[in-house]
Amino acid sequence: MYIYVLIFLLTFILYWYIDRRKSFRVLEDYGYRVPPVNLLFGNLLQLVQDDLGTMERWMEEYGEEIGEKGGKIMGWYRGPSPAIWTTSPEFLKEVFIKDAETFIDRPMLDRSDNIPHLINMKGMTWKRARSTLAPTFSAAKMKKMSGIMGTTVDTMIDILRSKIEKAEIIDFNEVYQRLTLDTIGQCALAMNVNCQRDPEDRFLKMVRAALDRQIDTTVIISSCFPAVEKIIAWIFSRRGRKRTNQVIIEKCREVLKARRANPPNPPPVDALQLCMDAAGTDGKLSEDEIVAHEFIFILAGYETTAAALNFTTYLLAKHPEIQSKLQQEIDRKFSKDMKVNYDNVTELEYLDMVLSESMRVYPPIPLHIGRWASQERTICGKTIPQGAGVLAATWILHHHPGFWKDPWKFDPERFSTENRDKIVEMTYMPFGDGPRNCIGRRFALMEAKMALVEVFRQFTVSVCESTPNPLPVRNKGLTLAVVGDKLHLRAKRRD
Ligand code: HEM
Repeated sequence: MYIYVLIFLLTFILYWYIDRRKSFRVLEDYGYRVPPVNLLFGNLLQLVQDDLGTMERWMEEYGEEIGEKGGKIMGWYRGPSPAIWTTSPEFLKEVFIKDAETFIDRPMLDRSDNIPHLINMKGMTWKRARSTLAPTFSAAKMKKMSGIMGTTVDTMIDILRSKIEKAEIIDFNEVYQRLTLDTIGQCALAMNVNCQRDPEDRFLKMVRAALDRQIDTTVIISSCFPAVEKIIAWIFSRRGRKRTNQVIIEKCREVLKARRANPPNPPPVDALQLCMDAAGTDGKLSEDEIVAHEFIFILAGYETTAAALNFTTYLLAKHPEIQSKLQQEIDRKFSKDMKVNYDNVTELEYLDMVLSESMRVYPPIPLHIGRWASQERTICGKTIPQGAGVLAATWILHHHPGFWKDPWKFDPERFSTENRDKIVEMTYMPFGDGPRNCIGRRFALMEAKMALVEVFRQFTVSVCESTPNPLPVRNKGLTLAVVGDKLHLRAKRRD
């Protein structure tokens, strides 16, 4: 009996070994240079330890020149799945824009995640949901939502004032995370989150836990052993990240049910109501879909916007001359009691330049912007195998000396009206690109601009003894973060 079990096991291991070795030949067969792989993890383990640094080193060592505009391309394996990183603008344009039909889906980190939201959705299902939801983020809707944002920004300013009165050094990382969760909580869920004032807020803790775990052990195991990903998903369905996600989803469902049971009159202008309106009565969006979209708006919209605010404030603190120029623009536009809103913030040209440049130096999503090849395609003479993920190496792209002169210099002038046209297309993509770019871009820009206007209208921010120099950063889950999750700066009132 034992002998049969042993033979079965050995045959299984042999079969697995041969199959795995075959998977690891795909990219080489298509002519890509790939770092040495580990039989179990492919190249994933090195990346989990330090993805930004590893990506830079690998691109230097294994990247090959491609296209006429500059940029490189290389292969790597996420578990046994082939993936391609590139900094070639022509290549990226073909994948993200020109041939977007072939590259309509994302190469998902967790393929067993079956929550039906925009980031996960595939093919026609995604197209349908995206076109239903797009009007929720139109300029007209943003104007209406800017009232909610004004209130959350006012709360942040009150908190900052009281910290300044106590001569506290301010952790802007904390301040901005609380602001953005409060805002998205109110705009997406009509929830009075109160996490700006309540340090023990449960919702903040839950969302933080969910985001900290987006790339957890289950994602790594499932990526490395796709054959058992469904079993792993089932085993962990009530634990860790899946459990935290489920709690947030249930919270979203409760809010939707309450809104349906007691529809407010007049209906509020928040993303929940807009999704419900968009869903209509003809079932364009099911209840599960509305809930899933609310969930993803919270996860996608909270830490990313906080990161953009964090890094912009840091850069302005480090560059007092740029901060002062921004304050002059704000002072010219805003009289003492004038409120910020969608229209007046969008008119601030220098603010837009500052924020754009800050997201170039510190892109809030530095790595995971990609598409999945539904068919084999040849671009710039290089063939992408069917089933491979193609990712923009955003971190390298944004600091590429061939595309950006003196790339580590914070220079908002790169985005002035005269200079903007000189930027090589597809070398700047903080919000991704093409039909599947960030749907919340307008929302995020409005929120970030409203917050920055109020902060720099009221205060002058500077670095202090506990501000790290240089600023150590890491890719935390999917978002760029300051190592240690603290950004200590000093602020003083301007009046
Ligand atoms: C500064 C803040 C933000 C940054 C830097 C950012 C960045 C991104 C990026 C890079 C993508 C992938 C795009 C692609 O694959 O081409 C994305 C997708 C997405 N973002 Fe954002 N985002 C931000 C804020 C927001 C906000 C506030 C929301 C919601 C209210 C949001 C919701 C989404 C959704 C739903 C997707 C998936 C879109 C789709 O597949 O159709 N994001 N975002």
